[in-house]
Amino acid sequence: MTPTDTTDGAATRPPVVLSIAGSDPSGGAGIQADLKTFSALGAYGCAAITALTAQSTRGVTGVHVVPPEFVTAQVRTLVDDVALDSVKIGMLADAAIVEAVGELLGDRLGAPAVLDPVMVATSGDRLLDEDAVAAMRELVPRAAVITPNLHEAAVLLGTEVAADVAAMERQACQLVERLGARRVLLKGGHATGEDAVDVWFDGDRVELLRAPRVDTRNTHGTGCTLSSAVAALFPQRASWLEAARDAKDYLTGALRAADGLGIGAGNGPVHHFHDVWGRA
Ligand SMILES: Nc1ncnc2c1ncn2[C@@H]1O[C@H](COP(=O)(O)OP(=O)(O)OP(=O)(O)O)[C@@H](O)[C@H]1O
Ligand SMILES: Cc1ncc(CO)c(N)n1
Repeated sequence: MTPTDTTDGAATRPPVVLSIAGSDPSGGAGIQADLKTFSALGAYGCAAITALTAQSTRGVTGVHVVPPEFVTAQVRTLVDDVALDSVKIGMLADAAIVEAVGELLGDRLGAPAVLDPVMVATSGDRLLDEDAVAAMRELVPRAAVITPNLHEAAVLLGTEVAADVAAMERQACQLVERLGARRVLLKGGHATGEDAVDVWFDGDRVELLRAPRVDTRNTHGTGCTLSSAVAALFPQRASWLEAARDAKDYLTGALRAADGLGIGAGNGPVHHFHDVWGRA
């Protein structure tokens, strides 16, 4: 599998994709992972930063949040000049930024958004204030796709974490029916089992996206990578489901490519380059 072929890469305008997310200096997650993913998948990446984290593969030691009006200013200045093809939304840090991004989605962006409702890092550190969950529920219907992990889906629904794929399917449906999500890619990375199974529901059909579980602790940035890959691929594919399938394939390759990389002493990062296609 390869990204969309172009006969003359230099002369063809690539899809322009914006990430609205936090910075991870370790390069495994956040804006840094998003931009690497966009480039590897043939998109042109833009980025508006919501928060700086002091973070490594071992965890998060600090968060410095950008004022919400400056998040808005970054995005407005960009979209007044550059036409976007899609948007990925990651760490939003607090309720005021969630609300500011909701307003931007309402009328300013002119492109569909993939919302990764980031709440907690791989290391267990909080990346969204607890009192921002209600605002996040309001943001859900404004995104074209949401990509919660098992914990985020349970928090959004106010229920238990899904214990098996059947429960994931039920929760994906509830996210559409109760919270008004338009499409859901519910990630099963934190489940157990031979395969890493994600559940897709678009209000019409349930599909299981399945890949062999990679035996690794280098899972830092898997969620950021998957949502960014969906945003980068949607303009290059015939449907959201096709973009999601190929994004999962890319992510699995990036996980395999991280094997033996030796970056950091904690949960190491996934690795991005064009060649990870086909490794899944
Ligand atoms: N060990 C693994 N092997 C294969 N795929 C995995 C593995 N761990 C996670 N995934 C996949 O990675 C993607 C991200 O899932 P996950 O549930 O880990 O998201 P997340 O918790 O948001 O990620 P992050 O840890 O970056 O915050 C999903 O497609 C999931 O199936
Ligand atoms: C900045 C940032 N965004 C998202 C995640 C989720 O993994 C993270 N660890 N850091």
